[in-house]
Amino acid sequence: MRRRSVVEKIGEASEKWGFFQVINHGIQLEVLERMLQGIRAFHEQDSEAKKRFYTRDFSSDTYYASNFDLYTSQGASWRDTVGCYTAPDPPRLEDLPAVCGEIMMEFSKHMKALGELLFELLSEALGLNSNHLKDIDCAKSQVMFCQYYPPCPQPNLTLGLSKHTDFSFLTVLLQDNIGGLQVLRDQTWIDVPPVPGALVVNIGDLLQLITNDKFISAEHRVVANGSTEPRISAPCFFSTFMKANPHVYGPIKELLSEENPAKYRELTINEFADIFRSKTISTPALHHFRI
Ligand SMILES: O=C(O)CCC(=O)C(=O)O
Ligand SMILES: [Fe+2]
Repeated sequence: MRRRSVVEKIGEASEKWGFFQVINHGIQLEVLERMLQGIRAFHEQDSEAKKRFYTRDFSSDTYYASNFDLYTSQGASWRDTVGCYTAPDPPRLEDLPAVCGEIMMEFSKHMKALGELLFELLSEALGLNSNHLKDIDCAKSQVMFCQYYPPCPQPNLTLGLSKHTDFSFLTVLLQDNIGGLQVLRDQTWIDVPPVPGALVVNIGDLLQLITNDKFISAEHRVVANGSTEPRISAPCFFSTFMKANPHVYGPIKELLSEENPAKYRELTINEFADIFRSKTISTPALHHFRI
């Protein structure tokens, strides 16, 4: 497909859905499969091997925990996460789990390259210079979650992951073939079906904010997994997440006009992280910054 038509397609999807899937990303299927197997191998080890990584401090370089809002939300999501910050300062191999550290590092490099390309295409879709979003550091920071949704005996009583929007500029997600991811559109939950080899991309709150609502950060969730197999996924968030970051962002000036004035005030990523920390995953954050 010519670059111009790719730009048009992802621009349209980012405005309408805030979600799209990428198939021709150039990453070998074998790498994606090794990543899914590595995540499963980590979570299926004895607790003894995993406990070294356990922390509820989500600003630490690596962490292993259940829900970040475990003590504030009404119900726990049915998943565990081992995660790490992978850019701008990649972790050292020895600080990652032995069973999946190498593939986590390899996979995160692919995600970084793909993220940079996506930010170029999204800049073009906004009518900006290709490097605009990269130049304001949207692609600079990356945090990766390696998630395990165990089979659930009563899936109708819980959720794999409660509804939320992502606290990122952009998220690139690898999911296995179990299914369960859904996106909300016009009050209806729509399945995001697993497509072998495809990566799911979704717009996060920060990109909605800087594009002044041109691109939308859609609500999504994961229904609990009633299968006998676990569900594995790996979202890579282009975001500094809970790490301290005084960078200021607001609606991009080039996108504003008399007819389209700024809908959000400028904010630091620290302010955004503070709001995020104080809420449950399902409570929206963007409205705090609306003018
Ligand atoms: O596991 C998935 O498919 C989605 C995960 C997700 O939305 C998240 O961690 O923010
Ligand atoms: Fe998400």
